[in-house]
Amino acid sequence: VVSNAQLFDNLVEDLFQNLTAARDDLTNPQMWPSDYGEELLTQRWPIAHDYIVVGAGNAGSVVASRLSENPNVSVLVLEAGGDPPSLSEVYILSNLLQKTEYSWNDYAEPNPTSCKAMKDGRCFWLRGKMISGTAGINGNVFLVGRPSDYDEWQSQGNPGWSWENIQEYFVKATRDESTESEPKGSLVVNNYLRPEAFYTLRNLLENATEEVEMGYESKSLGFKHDILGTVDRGRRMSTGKTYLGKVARHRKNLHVAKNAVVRKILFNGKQKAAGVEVLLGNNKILRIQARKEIILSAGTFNSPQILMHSGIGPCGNLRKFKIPCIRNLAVGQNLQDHGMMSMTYRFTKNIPNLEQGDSVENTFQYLIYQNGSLASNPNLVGFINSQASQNLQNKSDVMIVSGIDQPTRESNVFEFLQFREELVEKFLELAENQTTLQLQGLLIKPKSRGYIKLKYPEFGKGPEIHNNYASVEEDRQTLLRYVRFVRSLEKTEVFHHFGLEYIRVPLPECDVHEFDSDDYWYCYIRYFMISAWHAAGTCKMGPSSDPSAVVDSELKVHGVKGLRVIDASIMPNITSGNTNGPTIMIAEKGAQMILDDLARD
Ligand SMILES: Cc1cc2nc3c(=O)[nH]c(=O)nc-3n(C[C@H](O)[C@H](O)[C@H](O)COP(=O)(O)OP(=O)(O)OC[C@H]3O[C@@H](n4cnc5c(N)ncnc54)[C@H](O)[C@@H]3O)c2cc1C
Repeated sequence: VVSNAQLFDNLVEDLFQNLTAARDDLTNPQMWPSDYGEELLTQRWPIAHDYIVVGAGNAGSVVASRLSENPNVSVLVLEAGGDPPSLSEVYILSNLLQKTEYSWNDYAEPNPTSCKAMKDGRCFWLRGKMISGTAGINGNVFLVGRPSDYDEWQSQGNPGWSWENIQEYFVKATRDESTESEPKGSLVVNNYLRPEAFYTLRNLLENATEEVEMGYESKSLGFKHDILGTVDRGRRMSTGKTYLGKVARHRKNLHVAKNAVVRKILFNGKQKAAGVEVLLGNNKILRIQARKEIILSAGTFNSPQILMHSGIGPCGNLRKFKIPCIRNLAVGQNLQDHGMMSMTYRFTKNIPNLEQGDSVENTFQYLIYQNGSLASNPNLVGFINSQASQNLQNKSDVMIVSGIDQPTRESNVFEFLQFREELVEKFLELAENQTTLQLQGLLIKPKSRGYIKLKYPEFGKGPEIHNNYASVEEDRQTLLRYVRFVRSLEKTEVFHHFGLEYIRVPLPECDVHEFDSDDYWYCYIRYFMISAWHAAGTCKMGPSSDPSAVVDSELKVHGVKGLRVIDASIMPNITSGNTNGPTIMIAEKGAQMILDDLARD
């Protein structure tokens, strides 16, 4: 007979077990591939696989999953990181992974036109270092871009990349063709769960923009649009999970080595990429052969670095490090990012309710029901055309990511974005413990271009990065129009209703200009235009006649055999919106081209 006291103890025990099981499920190793690293170490030279994929990030996970659908080829994936931690799953908290073992963290050179508000005036570049790559740390926003983005790619000498051609790969990505015995990779996209404050924010911005008669862009753009995310009930759905993890333990021909840092590509003479040199577990260097091809999917900063360390890049820069130059290509040039610029307000009246329960309640909701504030995305994405107040389809030039927040010393947007300490202090003081509204403006089609080059002779310490945001006058003018748009909202009834006051942090260099003059804002742009972390373009796709091209339209590196780059770095021009979705499309198309070549052989 169970006494009442025991009954209660049993209930508590049950609860405890359920919570523990739900927590363990967040980091369940079965979601990820097993580690092939140990086994690689026991193998004798020559170790060989048909395809070597460098990087199990957003693109690499798709490529490896698709290639290994063919049981007749062997695929080896080499990933510098390990499995994602549970923090990566709770995507709303994953920004806490910056500057940990799960991220690559690089700082750009100080730049006269941007990032002056950052520590040491250096733009900060964050990427994921784990299975899933940056898709394990990003905001999960899923956007496709505009048809004209891809038509532009095609018109630059890249047949097969027009909108008409590439759409099928977005469609293919979303088709789950798994059977019970044979899982297949696919993209998982859903609506975000939204907290109460999101609806306040949406109404606020919709009404304010209507008051100033700012046109919305069609139904896929504009503040009325509720974007999709690579999420499922508050859990992250990265390609590392839904393409690679899902299939890896079912396929004998697919192996993934973790904590495996590829340092360079090895060539057979000057013509054929024959293998890679990899540092395994920090102390073992292995050489692994690729019988068919090597696919670089190490991302916009690391793919070009690996190429340069292997002798493919601007010969002048390589010679400086005594690296024999195999091919003189514009590797590392054409660095692009939307960049973003914050403007922050504080609510002084009718302050939105951000009450979200305490952390115990939130954690319980998240673990047991997969809802609540830890499962919800409070940010709103909108697009405007800063040049016109008309409803101009596909003509927006600024993307606005907005959020309502209660800044604290421990957690505030200035700190997260790594602004200088004195600015963080001033921001907190001026916010006066009030709820704030942040409006981050991103340039949809930035004209400025940066570059990276080698800084050290060996892979691992990071490249020399030059962001060059807002170095082109056209970008500065668009940013100024964005500022004017935001300032125009201050006159609306909606902004008055909430008593929204602009938080103006002191900037001695800018404060010599009259506040709100063009000169003041141009100076402000130099301080607050910072990375949006949508890096693209450093291994540009283009014909061999284009001196700035690194890969051809089949993503093969010009002038050598057996080597492709498949990741965000191949974009000739950045797409109009976040880059994760377009990178998945690139990976789907790239994998198909490899399989088509194989079928022809
Ligand atoms: C904080 C943040 C938020 C973002 N939010 C969004 C968003 O909401 N929506 C969106 O669309 N985009 C977003 N992005 C951008 C988007 O995530 C990237 O464009 C996309 O992930 C790029 O994919 P990739 O395959 O090119 O590179 P990655 O996903 O970075 O993959 C590269 C992989 O290669 C591995 N690697 C690197 N070097 C080596 C080596 N030498 N040897 C072995 N492995 C190596 C890395 O560890 C990594 O796993 C965000 C980015 C950041 C940083």
